[in-house]
Amino acid sequence: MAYEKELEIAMLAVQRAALLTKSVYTSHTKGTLSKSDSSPVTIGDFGAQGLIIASIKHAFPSDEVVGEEDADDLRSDAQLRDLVWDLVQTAKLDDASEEEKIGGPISSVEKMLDAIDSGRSQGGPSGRIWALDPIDGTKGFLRGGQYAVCLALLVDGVPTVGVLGCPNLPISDDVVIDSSTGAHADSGEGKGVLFAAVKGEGATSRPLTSGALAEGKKISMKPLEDLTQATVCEGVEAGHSSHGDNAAIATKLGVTKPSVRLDSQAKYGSIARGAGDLYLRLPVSKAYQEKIWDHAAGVVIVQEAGGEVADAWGKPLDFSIGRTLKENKGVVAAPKSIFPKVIEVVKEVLDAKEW
Ligand SMILES: Nc1ncnc2c1ncn2[C@@H]1O[C@H](COP(=O)(O)OS(=O)(=O)O)[C@@H](OP(=O)(O)O)[C@H]1O
Ligand SMILES: [Mg+2]
Ligand SMILES: [Mg+2]
Ligand SMILES: [Mg+2]
Repeated sequence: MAYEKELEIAMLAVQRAALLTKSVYTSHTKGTLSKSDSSPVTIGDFGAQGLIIASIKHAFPSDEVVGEEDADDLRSDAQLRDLVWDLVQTAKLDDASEEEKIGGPISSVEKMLDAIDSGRSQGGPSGRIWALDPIDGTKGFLRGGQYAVCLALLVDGVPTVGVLGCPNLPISDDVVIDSSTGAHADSGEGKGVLFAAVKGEGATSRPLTSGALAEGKKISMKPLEDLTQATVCEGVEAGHSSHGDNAAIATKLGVTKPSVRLDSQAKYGSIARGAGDLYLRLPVSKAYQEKIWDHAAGVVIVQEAGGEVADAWGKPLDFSIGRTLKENKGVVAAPKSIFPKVIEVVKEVLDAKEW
């Protein structure tokens, strides 16, 4: 299989970082700060970024990383830095040989800060660049809702390996989501799922563990013949996508069920395994540029599960021009068979819109 080592390292790295995030969720201190764009960041985001970049640099020293966070706040706040350092030292896979594959523990605070700061790549069209979102859906994480640890390898600007760790999604791929509440039925199998895909090799899901990787199962999008029965997934935050436009599109498509609101790239994972059908992320403003780390992993997973992803105008997402998708506006994901119909309707709604 192509990119076998990259996939294994990415899955182990995400699994270890997911352990760290779970320990933050159950602890008293989340160390939440407000960033310059007034979005939240926690000690979990910093710690998970440090651990994942250390894993990548151990296995693939010359690869670059575009990571959401940097260590500036930790370098200027010793108390915050120590909280992150405590977390990073305790998050370990319980299988020693797997822990070894991702480099074992980080050996000093300085190395941790340097690892976090190694996510400053500007991205670009050539070579191997990882896109990392250590906690996607930080607002969901703080609410106890959905969030995802997201890692993708871009090869010459194309998402090629994608891994999503979703600690709060049910393990079962057959789980039913209640559209009106967004709640997942309890399948009895528990929570925590790891989605993964390699371009050209299909997509899988498996239980998120604290040690060796569980066995993966192939996943695919639900065959959807009747759009009236479709389930639309969208974000929770009205500031991140236009709920009004999403609803207008669903109505025009004849969708009858209420949409399901989930934070993070859990939306991509959910539609990839047939627990939903469409993902709509209509822009709220003309100015916002989507970040590559918010989409790269989810895109390859949906594509490999039989779906198509583009922006709201039907234009392919261009991951090759830097840290943002500046040539795109919004995101739409759907099964291939109905994708053209969905884009046609999205364009009608956008054309009628006054900004
Ligand atoms: N204005 C605007 N428009 C679109 N997207 C934005 C915007 N502002 C922030 N962000 C990014 O949204 C990321 C979270 O996306 P979600 O899908 O989880 O949003 S939602 O909370 O479910 O609505 C979130 O990722 P994290 O910061 O990793 O949580 C941000 O990168
Ligand atoms: Mg953020
Ligand atoms: Mg994000
Ligand atoms: Mg994030």
